[in-house]
Parts: sequence; structure tokens; C-alpha cells
Amino acid sequence: MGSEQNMEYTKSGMLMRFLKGSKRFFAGSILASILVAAMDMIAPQIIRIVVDGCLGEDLSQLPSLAQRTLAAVGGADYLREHLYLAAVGILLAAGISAVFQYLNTYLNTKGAESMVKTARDWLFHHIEHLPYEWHMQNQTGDIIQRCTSDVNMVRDFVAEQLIQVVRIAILIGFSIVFMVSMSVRLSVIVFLSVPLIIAYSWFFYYKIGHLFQQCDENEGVLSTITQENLTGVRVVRAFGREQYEKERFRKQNEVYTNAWMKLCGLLSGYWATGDLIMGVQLLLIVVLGSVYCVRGTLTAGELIAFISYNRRLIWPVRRLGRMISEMSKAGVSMDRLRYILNSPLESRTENGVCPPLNGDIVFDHVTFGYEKEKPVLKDLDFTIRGGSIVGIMGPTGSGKSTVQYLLNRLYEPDQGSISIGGVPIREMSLPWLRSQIGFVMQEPYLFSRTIRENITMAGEVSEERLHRAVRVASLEETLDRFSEGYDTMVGERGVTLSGGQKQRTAIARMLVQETPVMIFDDSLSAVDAETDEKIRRALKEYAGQATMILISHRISTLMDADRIIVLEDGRITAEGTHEELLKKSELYRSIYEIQSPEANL
Ligand SMILES: Nc1ncnc2c1ncn2[C@@H]1O[C@H](COP(=O)(O)OP(=O)(O)OP(=O)(O)O)[C@@H](O)[C@H]1O
Repeated sequence: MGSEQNMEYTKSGMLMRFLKGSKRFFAGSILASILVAAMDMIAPQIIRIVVDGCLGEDLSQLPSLAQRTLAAVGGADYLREHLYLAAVGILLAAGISAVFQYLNTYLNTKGAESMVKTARDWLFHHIEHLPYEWHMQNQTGDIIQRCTSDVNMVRDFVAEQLIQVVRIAILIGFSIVFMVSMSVRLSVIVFLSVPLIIAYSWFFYYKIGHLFQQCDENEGVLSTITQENLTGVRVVRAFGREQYEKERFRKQNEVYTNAWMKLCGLLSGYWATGDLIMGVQLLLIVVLGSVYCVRGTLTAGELIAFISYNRRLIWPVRRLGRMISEMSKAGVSMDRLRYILNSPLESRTENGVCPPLNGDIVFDHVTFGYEKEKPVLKDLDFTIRGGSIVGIMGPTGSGKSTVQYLLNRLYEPDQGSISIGGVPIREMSLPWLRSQIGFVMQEPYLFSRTIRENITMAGEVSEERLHRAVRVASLEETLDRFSEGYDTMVGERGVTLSGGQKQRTAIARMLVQETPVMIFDDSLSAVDAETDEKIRRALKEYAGQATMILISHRISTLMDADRIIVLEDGRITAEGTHEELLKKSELYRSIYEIQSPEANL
């Protein structure tokens, strides 16, 4: 995909990229709709020739084309005796029109779906490569809405509004040519009423646009309540909030229904008034047309054909105003999509170096804050020897997880630099760096796939490697208890597994990659102390030459580490072995005393 480079797209630039591969379908659709409009012009002309040819006395009054057509079918007398020919002509025109109509709809739908596919692929690809920071700053629901509703809005704009506007403009053009050729004076009524109808419907939809938006917003709130209740069903049940949630839903449902009722009331008024305008317009055409017929300036066939053209015109024209007023909505949606597509991609330094990562990890005076002027890590300066086990301990919010994010280059330091084996990580290829640093998150995320697929999501591995990782993560017994074993499906967001089982699955997922650097971010918090110790013992053997970073609140998890770093408010306040820290760090000692059963005796 071309979005590897950061580009600033204008609305039209973005639209052109969406339309890549689907322009030819839309061009075909427009061509087919021109032919539909042309075919639709034929039937009224046949009726006009039949009426005037069969009933008219002075055939010389007919236009030359009509006279020639009449002569071609064998003259007025022949036509009178073979009226079915007119029916065949009308049927033929309707049949050809139906074929073009089919082609029009088919090509339009094909173009629309192909465009939506291109847009979705591009958006997904772009989102996948946006920086982690971007994802933290933007709400998931909002991004999903942009990728679904806003994409659909742009699709409707192109496939329905733009194409329909072109189609209606062609229809108006054709009709006017035929109408003017029959009666200029009656055409004046159409000339005056068409802009009036377009303006009326445009003005109406422009004015009530905010009500449509209100309905959309209310629907969004209703969906959020439903979604929250479905995902948070356990919390709702546990806290006995069913009644409260039902009442909340009922109220929002009422607000939403009332908003629609109000809108429907206004729409009914709009359609009724529109019908009235149409009725008056038709009345004028019929009355004036009849007068002209009586005066002999218009034939009966022409009047019938004129009314027929007018009828064909009216509905599309009524829709035109609405389409024009709704085009502005597509502009808003395009801006919302441009926000995503113009967001700069993560710098992946694909051509960066790919050194072995088993060397020393050095944080060289690193300062970093998620927000400007609010540093979370302050002048962090430490070295983790390659192949050693290092623990990071500190109160909640002291910046422990942030250390791991920086090492993974999810964020870049504001000051200072980080290197592994003497190579600054910002010079390394990002995919390489991430493939070499395994980490288990504080709240592991599992996909709704089988346990095997979750563990091997980084790539296929041998059965032996898989079993080894599962054994070290103490997951073997758990899997034995599941009838489907490795092929057990993990429910939505892993709800069918306990907290500890999820953590151990995530540990196995990391271990299976056999990376030279492994980070455990509070990843044993949900397992009991006994399993915690069992896993740590197995890990020590398994890790071999790998560098291991254990982030934890639990001193028992860290006490066997070669070195422990104590972090307080983004600064290192002490470092050393467990024994050394018991002597020199007040914080460490006090936490140890709270957590240690012997110390509490
Ligand atoms: N994405 C973010 N945007 C803004 N601030 C953040 C973000 N992530 C973390 N913080 C803040 O940065 C500080 C350090 O967070 P961090 O997660 O590194 O702490 P921690 O020591 O790992 O905490 P815990 O032990 O509770 O996991 C906290 O004050 C937190 O509120």
C-alpha cells in the first residue's frame, strides 16, 4: 500500500485514491444511466405519434421526425389497424431501458463496493501502522465509527448522490429538449417549477439536517448503553444494577424515539407541501395545455407526451434538493477519514540495523513524559547486563511500565537515549527490535481464537517448542483439563479463561518466540504465590542467555533477581540485590515487611 509514506491528502486526493480501481464501474454506470434516460424519452413520443397519427386530422402539423416515423411504420391508416405496433415499440423501449437500468445498478453497486473495500483496506493498513501514542489518544469507538459509518457516507455520496445528480441532470436536459420542441410556453412552467422544487427540498433538508444528526447521536448513545451492558454484564449483575440499567436504556430509547417522531412529523409536512406544489404545477400544465389544444397550437398527443415527461422528471427533481443538502455531510465524513489517513505513521526505520540484542541494555539519562512539561521518567540512567535478570519495583504510577514502552519504542524519549549492545534502538529496524523483545503485558489481551493460535500468533513454531513454552508457563495442567486442549476457543476477550490462565497463556505466547530480551510487566499478579515461584524457577532455566526484566509489586517475584531497581516518581532511588536493598532502601524494606508473612509475625 502506498500509505507507507506520510502524505497530506486533500478531500479530492483521498477520494481519488478511494476510487482507484472503481472509476471504470462508475463511468459505465453513468453511461448506462444516460442510455436509460434516452430510452425513457421514447415511450411518450410513441404515444404522441399514435394519438396524433390516429386521431389527428391534419398530419402535416406533425414534426418531420414524427411524420417520417409514421411513414416508416406504413402510414397513419396502417397504424390505426395495427395499434399493437405501438405497444411493441413501447415494450421494446421499456425492455432496453430495463437492461440499461440493470447495468446501471450493477455497475454502480460494483463500483461502490469496490471503492468501500479500497477505503477499508487503506484505513485498516494505515491504522495498523499508526504510533501507539495515536491509539492511546483516540477512542476505539470513534475510530470504528469513522471506518464504518463515515466510509458508508462517502460511498453514498459517490455512488448515490454524485451519480444520481449526474443522472438527474441528464434526465432534465433530455426532457427539456423534448418539452421545448413541443411547447415553449408550457416548458416555462416546468422551468420555473423545477428550480422552485429543488430549492424547496434543499432548504427543507438543510434546515432539518441537525435533527437527522440528533437522531444519529441518540442512536449512538443507545448503542453505547447496549454495548456497555453486554460487555460489562458481569459488573451489572454483580452490583445488582439491572433495574438502573433498564431505566437508563428506557429513557434513552424514549429520547431517540421522540427525536424520530419529531423528524417524521416534519417530513410528513414536507411531503404533503411538496405534493401540493406538484399538484398545482400539473394543474397549470393540464389547464393551459388544454387551452392550447383547443386553440390548435398544441396537439393532444403532444399534451399527453408533455405530461408524461413532466411526470418522469418530478420525482428525481424532488430527490435532487435532498441530495444536494446532504452532500455537506459527506464533506464532514471525508474530513473525519482524512484525520486518520493524514495522521503520520510510526517511523519504522525498516532499513535500520538489525544487531543481536543479547548485549547490555543502557538507559542513558532518559527523560520522558506523555504530556509536555510533565515528565514521568526523570533522568533515568541505568545499565542492565546482557543475560542477567533484573527486577523493577516501585509504587503504582512510578513509571515501571513506561520503561518497557520506551524499550519497545512505543514512545520515544524526550531526552537521553536507549541502546542495546551499544547500538541506539532508534537506529534499529523497528520490526526487528520488536521481534527481539518479548513482553507480557500487565493486562494480557487474548484474541477470540484457539489457545494454540493465541500462543503462536507471532508465527508457526515446532510442536516441541510450543510444549516447552506451555510447560514453563505452567499451563500444561490447565490445557489437560480442557477437552479440546490446545484447540480450546478463547471466548470474547478471553472471558472463558481465569485471570491467572490468561496471564499464563500470555507468558507462553512470549516464551515461544525465544527472544533474547524478555519483559514481564506484573505478569504473575493473578497467579498464586506457589505457581509464581514454580514459573520463575522454570523461567530461570529456560531463559538461558536471555536478558530478563521483571516488573512487579510483589517482592517475592523479584527477590531472586541479579539486581533490583527501585523506581519512585520516575527516578531511581535505589538499586542492588534483595539483601542490599533491605539494608539501604526504606521503601523496599517497608514493602517487604508488609508482604512477608514472617516479617509480620
Ligand atoms: N498513555 C498515557 N497517557 C498519559 N499518561 C499516562 C499514560 N500511561 C501512563 N500514564 C501515566 O504515567 C505514569 C506512569 O505510568 P506507568 O504505567 O508507567 O506506571 P507503573 O509504575 O507501571 O504503574 P502500575 O504499577 O500501577 O502499573 C502514571 O502517572 C500514569 O498515569
